[in-house]
Amino acid sequence: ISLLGIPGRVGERGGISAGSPFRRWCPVMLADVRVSDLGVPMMVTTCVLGLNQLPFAIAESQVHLAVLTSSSVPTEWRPAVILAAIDCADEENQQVCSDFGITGFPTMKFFRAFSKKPEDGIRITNPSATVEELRHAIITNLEKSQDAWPPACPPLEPASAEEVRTFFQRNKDQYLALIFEKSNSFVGREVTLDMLQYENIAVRRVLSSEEELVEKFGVTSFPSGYLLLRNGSFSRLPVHVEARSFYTYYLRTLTGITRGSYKLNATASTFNETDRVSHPLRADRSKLYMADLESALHYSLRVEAARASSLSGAQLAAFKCYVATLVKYFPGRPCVQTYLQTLDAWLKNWTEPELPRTVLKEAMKNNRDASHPSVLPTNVTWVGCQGSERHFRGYPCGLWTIFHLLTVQAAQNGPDKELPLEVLSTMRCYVRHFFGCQECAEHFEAMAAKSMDKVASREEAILWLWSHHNEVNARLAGGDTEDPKFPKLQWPPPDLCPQCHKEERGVHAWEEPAVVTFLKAHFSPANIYMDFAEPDPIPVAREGPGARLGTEGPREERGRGEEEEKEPEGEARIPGRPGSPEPRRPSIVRLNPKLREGGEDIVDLDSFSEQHFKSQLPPCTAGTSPGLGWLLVSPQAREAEEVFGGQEAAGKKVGTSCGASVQC
Ligand SMILES: Cc1cc2nc3c(=O)[nH]c(=O)nc-3n(C[C@H](O)[C@H](O)[C@H](O)COP(=O)(O)OP(=O)(O)OC[C@H]3O[C@@H](n4cnc5c(N)ncnc54)[C@H](O)[C@@H]3O)c2cc1C
Repeated sequence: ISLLGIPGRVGERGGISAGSPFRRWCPVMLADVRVSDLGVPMMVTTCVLGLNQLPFAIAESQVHLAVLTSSSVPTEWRPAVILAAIDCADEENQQVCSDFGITGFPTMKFFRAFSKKPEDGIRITNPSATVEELRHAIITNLEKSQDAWPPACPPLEPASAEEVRTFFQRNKDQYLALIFEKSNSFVGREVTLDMLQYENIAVRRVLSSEEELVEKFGVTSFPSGYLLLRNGSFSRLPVHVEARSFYTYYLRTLTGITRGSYKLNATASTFNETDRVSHPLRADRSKLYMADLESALHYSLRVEAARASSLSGAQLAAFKCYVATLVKYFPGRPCVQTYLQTLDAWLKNWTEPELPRTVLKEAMKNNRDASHPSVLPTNVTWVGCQGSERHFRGYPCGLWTIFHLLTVQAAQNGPDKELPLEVLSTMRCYVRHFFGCQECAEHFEAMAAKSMDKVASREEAILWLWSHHNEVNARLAGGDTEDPKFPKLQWPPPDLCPQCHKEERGVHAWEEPAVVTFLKAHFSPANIYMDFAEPDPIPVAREGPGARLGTEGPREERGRGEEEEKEPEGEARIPGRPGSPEPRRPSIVRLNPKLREGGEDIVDLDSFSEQHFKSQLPPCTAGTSPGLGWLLVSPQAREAEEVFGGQEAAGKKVGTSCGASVQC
């Protein structure tokens, strides 16, 4: 158990100096929790962060009153070690901080398992310690719990030859990973703790002085990792770098390894067999699939964005910008491009302040009979975004993919410094106004408000979205929306892009130039595959720009003749039901338990946007004009706003198109 005293003054936010390692310690959404919420302070337990969380900075605004709680932080070493952070500058925490003898900041105290009193806390580091030193200090102190070894803590002492020989007789695990290392190395112990929540595998460290094992495995360098199987075979861990994050990543992705009973927020599965995906489609993680992109486009345009009875003001502007941006950068096949262009032209002609849903839906229908067919397939098939169960992945995965693709295409197709925020602002507005998950939208808005306007080039926009998506991944890792078959990892993982990773002083770091190169290749039209996509209405169109896209067979049989774009009714429109033309429920939506009990499967998405979401969020940007909803975030736009003043500026000068000085 560790307790952090975090510096700061009452009423202030932040207080952790820029260089402090604590900034890197608690990287993910820190909940505002009062000491009273913690119950008995001695029971405060939370964990050291693990691999996935490094190296995100704490949001300044989230430091104030920060406590890591079980529900807010994915923690990798739990339940062996749990970490709590308390803002001792807050008056509310005065008593507990005084009880714990916190007089200076930052203070880190370690409480061994079974500690009983505040005085049992051991001060373990100095303020200038690095993240790595903090981790090592925790391990060192854990190991001192000799008499009363915490039951939840895995063995950390070096393995002997005898233990390794009899391991599979004594344990049910499928794998045993051995990290051979020098006695002063922490890699083996860190990997052991990193893998604590994973089932079917045990990790032990073996010292270089353990001659019998060193000889048996032919170990010549330290550290190095070996994997033993129940059948007695073994192999060296094939990692790019002999380092903690590489070992951990490799082990977590082994067949049969799943995050187990320590999964955070674990809720008993309420999904039955029918929730399981019956015909999993084979997808390659290194590819993009047009079926995912078109499914997400269909859902976002025709279902999510068209949910309100009418669009007006900022919402209508956001929708127009979304479509205009898709026209510019979405590398669709010809019939989809035509569809988007037609819709965009139609929207540009719509000058009424209000756009009724019925009218919009009509305008969004396909036209297969036109000389240039205008078709966006109406069915939903997830390939790369398919989850292991129906409530996992799907649409949110598709939406991320679309926007990554758009940032990359915008960078490839326009001058780097021009309109750097074009795509990101479009996404921000889309998410704010339409994304069904209110909690997600709020989190995304908080990230955007903090740093999006610092993006100065189209290439930086690519990186901004990538790094913030990873921040979301870190926050959600181990949570109940994570598909166990697709654990949330920092992306791209080492096997997709070995050059993207490095370790600096024991801490994982990104090689950003390599990441940009990777993202440009991954999110390129050449990497989009047509597997399971609906065949083109005019097959010859395959020879157009998307020709490289075509690979395998047709999209799943849907038993559908002509387009059916009417709102499905009754049973047929329940999302997620087999045969439903609507997509299954996005995994991020928490169902109202009452609906669930009654067998009702309808998403409570509808209520989100209309009732809570829009009213709670701030206007689209600092420069948004009420009722117009255009964003004025570019310097030119800010200037315009100054010159013309607020609403007038937006209306007269800049509130008419997405690609010029106005960001949406
Ligand atoms: C804007 C937004 C905010 C969200 N906020 C929340 C939230 O607050 N709470 C919540 O429960 N869910 C949230 N979600 C949903 C969540 O992020 C996932 O989309 C969902 O859980 C499905 O996860 P997935 O495993 O399919 O991978 P996703 O995270 O959806 O990623 C999709 C694909 O993108 C690629 N990818 C992964 N990481 C990156 C990266 N860093 N850069 C580029 N490509 C990457 C991978 O190929 C991956 O398969 C949000 C989604 C969006 C679009």
